[in-house]
Amino acid sequence: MRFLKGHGTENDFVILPDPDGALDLPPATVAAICDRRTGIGADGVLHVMRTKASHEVADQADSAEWFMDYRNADGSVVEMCGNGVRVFARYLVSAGLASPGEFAVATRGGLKLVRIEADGDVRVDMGKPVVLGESVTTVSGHEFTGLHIDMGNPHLACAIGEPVVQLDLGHQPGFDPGVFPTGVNIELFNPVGQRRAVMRVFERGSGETRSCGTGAVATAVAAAHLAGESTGTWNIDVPGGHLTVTLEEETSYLAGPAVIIASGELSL
Ligand SMILES: N[C@@H](CCC[C@H](N)C(=O)O)C(=O)O
Repeated sequence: MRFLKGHGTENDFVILPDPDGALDLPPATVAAICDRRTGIGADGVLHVMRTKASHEVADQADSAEWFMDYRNADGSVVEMCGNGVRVFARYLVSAGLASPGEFAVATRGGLKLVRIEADGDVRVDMGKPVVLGESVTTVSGHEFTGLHIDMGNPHLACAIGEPVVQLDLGHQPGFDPGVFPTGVNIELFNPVGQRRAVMRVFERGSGETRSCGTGAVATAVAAAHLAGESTGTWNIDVPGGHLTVTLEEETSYLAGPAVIIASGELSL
């Protein structure tokens, strides 16, 4: 099976081109591919299918030729991945499957408009974040309160007093399963300076990752909320680099680098 490897601010993905949706991808297979010792190693899999080859997103087939079937490293099936869709767009354009310029990608979280920018970054219209209230996480015995934000997938974004670099994110942080019955992506951030935040994330289904696009937007929303703002451009520093989030009244945009670094043959 042909595969490619790519990343967006070190949130890394194995890309599996499968236009007709012929591949069987049970969770154990995805987990084996993502294993960093015995597999290729990745935070998740971008399964590239023609939208019309999938029953799941049939309603998007008239608007988007390609469907990003995203899987977490543990094999779980996911609605949306912000960095993933940017790497997905980079792959489609570099493979000649989409023209540079703006085009739509189908996801379980709805249609996403992507664009390769003049500076080479990939930007995606992430839609309107939905703030659903407050909730609490526990990390190493410390409780942090944050905002529950729906980005198509669930997030809890918490501003914290101690430097995020000092946190131990080697274990699953605690969360309220009554609020997050399917799990949650947990962002911990320090607001630093004017519309800037330093963020770390513990992703549902993948553990700590070096970046998370949906999480960066959730962090920008929570940081803006703290600052008494609802619009503006936020710089989000993650362990793997730097993302830019623009909040508008009716939508949000995520921009940053997205690269393909390797390709090869994978035997399952
Ligand atoms: N890294 C992604 C988010 C991937 C999905 C997430 N782990 C979930 O389960 O919702 C991003 O860049 O948004």
